[in-house]
Amino acid sequence: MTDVIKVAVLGAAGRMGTTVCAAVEAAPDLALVARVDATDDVAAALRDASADVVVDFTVPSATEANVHTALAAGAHVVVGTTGWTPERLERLEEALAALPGRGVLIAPNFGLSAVLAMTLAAKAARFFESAEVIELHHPDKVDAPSGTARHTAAAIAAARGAAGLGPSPDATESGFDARGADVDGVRVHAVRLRGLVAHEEVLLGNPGEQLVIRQDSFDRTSFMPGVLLAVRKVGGRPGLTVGLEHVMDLD
Ligand SMILES: NC(=O)c1ccc[n+]([C@@H]2O[C@H](COP(=O)([O-])OP(=O)(O)OC[C@H]3O[C@@H](n4cnc5c(N)ncnc54)[C@H](O)[C@@H]3O)[C@@H](O)[C@H]2O)c1
Ligand SMILES: O=C(O)C1=N[C@H](C(=O)O)CCC1
Repeated sequence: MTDVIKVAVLGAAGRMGTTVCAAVEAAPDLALVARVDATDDVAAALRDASADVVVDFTVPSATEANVHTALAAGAHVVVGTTGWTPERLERLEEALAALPGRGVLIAPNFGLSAVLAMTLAAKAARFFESAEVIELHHPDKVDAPSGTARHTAAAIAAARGAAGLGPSPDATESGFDARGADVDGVRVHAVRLRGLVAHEEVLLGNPGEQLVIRQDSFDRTSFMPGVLLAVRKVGGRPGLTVGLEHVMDLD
């Protein structure tokens, strides 16, 4: 990688893509070499751009193909798009095994407050009988529950499992629809409300006490320090990294 990191952005016309392009242009050590969106030929655009790092903020249905296209073009990849199922991650790890030195960093949330909230929730989870997650987003979001909430609930479930905790107590006999989605045994509730950007609350309960961990992204600029950190770090992390916490010295 040269001194200045050449960056191409996929989904450049979207809410996040627009903000990422502006952040890259404002960073002295980065150069924006391509803005690519749905009507472009992604493979041709990336071949022409010769980017060091490709950043993907597109849609869950397009992101997997985009990442493989970016790898074929010779770049490292930073991904913020949601929709990365275990099967998609497995296929990506297989592809990366054949590309030594190449890195992909996927983060469900680049907001520092969100990463810290997830990390704290996972640390606290083993001390509480009950755990539920509420995520709140703008109503233009196409997927639910959010990638962040899935990641949070999975981390809570893993911590509870490691501590030998069973399921959270729940006497519900009817109206299961009102109890939210089940992510690895943790209930996740999704709110969609005009005026919101991205917010999450983790509720942890014991007899006579509650811990609430809440984070709020009021503006998409909140994701930019995390995105730029990932762009700067991904070239030094061969293979697949899932979660920004791994480049924040939190693990
Ligand atoms: N990781 C994070 O911190 C974070 C933060 C915000 C949003 N997100 C996620 O990022 C994704 C994008 O969110 P958004 O609010 O910017 O959405 P958006 O709908 O505003 O933007 C998506 C853009 O991708 C473009 N696009 C669609 N298919 C494409 C393709 N094949 N190639 C190139 N571009 C394509 C669309 O035309 C659009 O401009 C979502 O999955 C969202 O959940 C993640
Ligand atoms: O606006 C969105 O869409 C967001 N998506 C991510 C998610 O699903 O967790 C991160 C927060 C914003």
